[in-house]
Amino acid sequence: MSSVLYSLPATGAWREGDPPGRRQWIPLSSPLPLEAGGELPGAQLSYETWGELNADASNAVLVLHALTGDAHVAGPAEPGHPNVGWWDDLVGPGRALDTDRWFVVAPNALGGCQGSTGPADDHEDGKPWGSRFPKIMVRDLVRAETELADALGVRRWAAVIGGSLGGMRALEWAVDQPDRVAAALVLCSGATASAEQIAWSSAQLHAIRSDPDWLGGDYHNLPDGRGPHAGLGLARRIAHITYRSPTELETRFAAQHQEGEHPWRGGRYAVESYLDHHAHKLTQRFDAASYVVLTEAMSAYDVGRGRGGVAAALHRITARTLVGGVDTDRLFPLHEQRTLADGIPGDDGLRVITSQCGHDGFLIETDQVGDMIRELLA
Ligand SMILES: CC(=O)SCCNC(=O)CCNC(=O)[C@H](O)C(C)(C)COP(=O)(O)OP(=O)(O)OC[C@H]1O[C@@H](n2cnc3c(N)ncnc32)[C@H](O)[C@@H]1OP(=O)(O)O
Ligand SMILES: N[C@@H](CCO)C(=O)O
Repeated sequence: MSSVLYSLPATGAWREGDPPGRRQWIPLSSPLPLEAGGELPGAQLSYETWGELNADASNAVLVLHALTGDAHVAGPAEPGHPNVGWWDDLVGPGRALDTDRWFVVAPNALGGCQGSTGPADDHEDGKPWGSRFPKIMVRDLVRAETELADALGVRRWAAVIGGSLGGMRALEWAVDQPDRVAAALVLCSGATASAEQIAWSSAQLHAIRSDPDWLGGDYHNLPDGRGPHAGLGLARRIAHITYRSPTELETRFAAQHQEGEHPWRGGRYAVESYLDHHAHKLTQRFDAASYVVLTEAMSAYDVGRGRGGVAAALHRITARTLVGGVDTDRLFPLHEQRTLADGIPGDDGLRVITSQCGHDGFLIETDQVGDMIRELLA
């Protein structure tokens, strides 16, 4: 098989009427003012929690997901959650985020597609936001999460933890609201988006927008499960290469042919088949317009914007902060975490994850991430 078939539905977004799973919701301020100008009316944030908030609300830990993650950090696959939690090994009794002690909170990012308001959701006129969804920035995601903290009665997080897009949000929390963050773990992120990251993202955005079913972002009500699946799949292929290391790809796949196929006769290399698989899986669980909105937010990220630059921004941090990077991350290379750790007041917080898995190492090397979390919360 040399082609990949995409199946229904037109968007991988969670929709009203789908099983809620463990999700809960809060309404956000309406309208929610946005950093880039404009506002978002009628929005809500979905989230999940584990453990119990203690009497003085001092045991709450905020966990923030990466680009295509969601609030389902832990727990089984079930109706409403097609996958097991993305850090399932780390959350639960006796685990690094020990739920006998900590109250763990995980929101789905604003603009996402798993319960928080995003382009696939209906606007006040009953039609999907689509292309009308406003430009949102990482700081807007954190503004929404601040409302979640207020709603839950959490004045100060015992820790804020996240990787990649989640790391940008953890950093923003620590810089913007130092009095509300006791400790932070920033994984596989940087102080600003790099040219390399923007370039890879740009190619992905072109892939999505070149799909004839993108329709300027207004595809959500197309019939027969149509949608920009091919474009989103191509974006995921590009992204997934950047999420892994050349050594890992070589070790796992080299130039092997996919079993039963021959590249000279219309078949695929094994690594092509692997990318096809990840592309297909993403189209089943993610909305292309959310992918665009959140990717653009990452490309616009600059912790120093409006704060006198990166150095001045990092100096605001009072939280005990660890900065984790993966030694083979080619998308957010280790020197970016070195810069962050050097700029954050306090002892050297750089911690290195050893892994062949590149940027995705923070999702895969859960033993090493667990050690960092234990150190942070000790
Ligand atoms: C686990 C989830 O998907 S959670 C859902 C929420 N998602 C997120 O939070 C996003 C973060 N998660 C991710 O990006 C990814 O899922 C990761 C990083 C965790 C995956 O990393 P890994 O565990 O190393 O998986 P890996 O990249 O090796 O891929 C394994 C898959 O490739 C498939 N595969 C491997 N080789 C091939 C091949 N030659 N051809 C086709 N498929 C292949 C495997 O069968 C496996 O399929 P499955 O995941 O459907 O069981
Ligand atoms: N593979 C992860 C990492 C992105 O930084 C994701 O899809 O969210």
